[in-house]
Amino acid sequence: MDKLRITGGRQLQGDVAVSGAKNAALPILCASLLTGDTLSLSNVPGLNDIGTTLRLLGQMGVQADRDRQAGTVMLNATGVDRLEAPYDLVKTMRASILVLGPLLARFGEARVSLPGGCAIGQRPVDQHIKGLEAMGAEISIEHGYVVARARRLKGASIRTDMVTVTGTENLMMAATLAEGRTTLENAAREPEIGDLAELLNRMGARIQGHGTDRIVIDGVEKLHGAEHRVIADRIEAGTFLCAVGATGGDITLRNAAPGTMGATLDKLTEAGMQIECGEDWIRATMKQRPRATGFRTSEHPGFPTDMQAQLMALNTIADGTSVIVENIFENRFMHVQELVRMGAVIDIDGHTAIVSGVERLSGATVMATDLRASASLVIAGLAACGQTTVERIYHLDRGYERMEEKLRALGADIQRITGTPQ
Ligand SMILES: CC(=O)N[C@H]1[C@@H](OP(=O)(O)OP(=O)(O)OC[C@H]2O[C@@H](n3ccc(=O)[nH]c3=O)[C@H](O)[C@@H]2O)O[C@H](CO)[C@@H](O)[C@@H]1O
Ligand SMILES: C=C(OP(=O)(O)O)C(=O)O
Repeated sequence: MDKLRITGGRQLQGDVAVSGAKNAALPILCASLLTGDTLSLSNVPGLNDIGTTLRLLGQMGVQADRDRQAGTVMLNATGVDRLEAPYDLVKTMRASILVLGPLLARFGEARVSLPGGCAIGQRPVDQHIKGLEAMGAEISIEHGYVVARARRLKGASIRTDMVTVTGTENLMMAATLAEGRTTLENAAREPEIGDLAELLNRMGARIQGHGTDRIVIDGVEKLHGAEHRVIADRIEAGTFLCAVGATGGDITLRNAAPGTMGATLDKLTEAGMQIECGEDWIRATMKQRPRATGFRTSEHPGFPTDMQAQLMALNTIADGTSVIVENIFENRFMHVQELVRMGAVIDIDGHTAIVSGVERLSGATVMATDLRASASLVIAGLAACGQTTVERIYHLDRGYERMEEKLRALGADIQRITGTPQ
């Protein structure tokens, strides 16, 4: 398995391009199942999760033509002949559940493996099921699979018990081909949902209210092909900002979407970063030791749970004590014990972490346990004195495109050590 070897202590300087958003691209690829026409996508990030999704769609019969270098993918779902997402793919990527709504809406049938628990929490999909049942689907759980059938889905008024991002996306996609009007109350407002809704509307769907907590979808008989550019990854961008916050320096992010990053930019400003933004760029200058900056994760537009570990890494070397509350996932502090191995001082009480900033971390061998935990360890390694080895970086490759190359271009001393494949 690959590892990253980092020698800390170098400031970051220069320009870096932000990739397309993983969490927008994944539902958008699944939306190809809604039509027999071609979808033509650009700014698709070069990530392992994209490869997994294309394999998943491919084994259903979707034709995909990907140019990884150019970041383009053409998809055509005319020849779909297998309405199933098997466990061996779903277990590596929970977002596979996003094929459920589109398959059911277009083909009246779907068999999708239940994802199971993962490092950050249980992550059930009961709200996806509840919403589809409200639209008239008959759903049973058989041998670890969600088995769903519906002649034609019917519009319904659905209020999810909690705000769920992929739940909102699955139901929104299903509703585009349902008979009549669907109203999603308590809908998620993440920018990736807006991006998906824009693509669907370009395909002929009639969706309004995306970006608010009430989305209204008037079902249509058929969707058609479209072209779409995936929005910039606000989490990748935020990760680079935390990195420069920890090392000091001056970087400019290109192809970014600062308009989607309000809570992250506010917190980094509070930490002492000078931030300037244009429509699609962010310049970040850090000239001081970070100030401790507490926060609570919440649904958009609140502070994103996907940035919690990275901002915690910054707080480990901040001046002062910060209180960090994780409100979305019950087990998203797996990075804490690894940060502590590097000299961080962190106490956990339930879903609260109290971080007492230290002057300096010291490099160590650490283990990545999930995607954003991995990113936090890279940030810690960049700021630490001496050498850090981050093991099990397959998590990182799920969600960051060429992270070490991008950081090296900013002056970091970071190398990938290629291991034997598992
Ligand atoms: C591919 C993708 O976009 N992943 C993102 C998505 O994950 P994902 O869509 O899986 O996360 P959700 O928004 O659904 O989860 C929010 C909370 O609701 C709970 N829940 C959710 C659905 C359900 O049916 N029942 C239930 O109890 C979850 O366990 C969690 O505690 O949003 C998360 C929260 O911003 C992000 O961390 C992930 O990066
Ligand atoms: C948790 C994440 O992703 P996923 O939902 O794909 O596991 C993430 O992007 O941080």
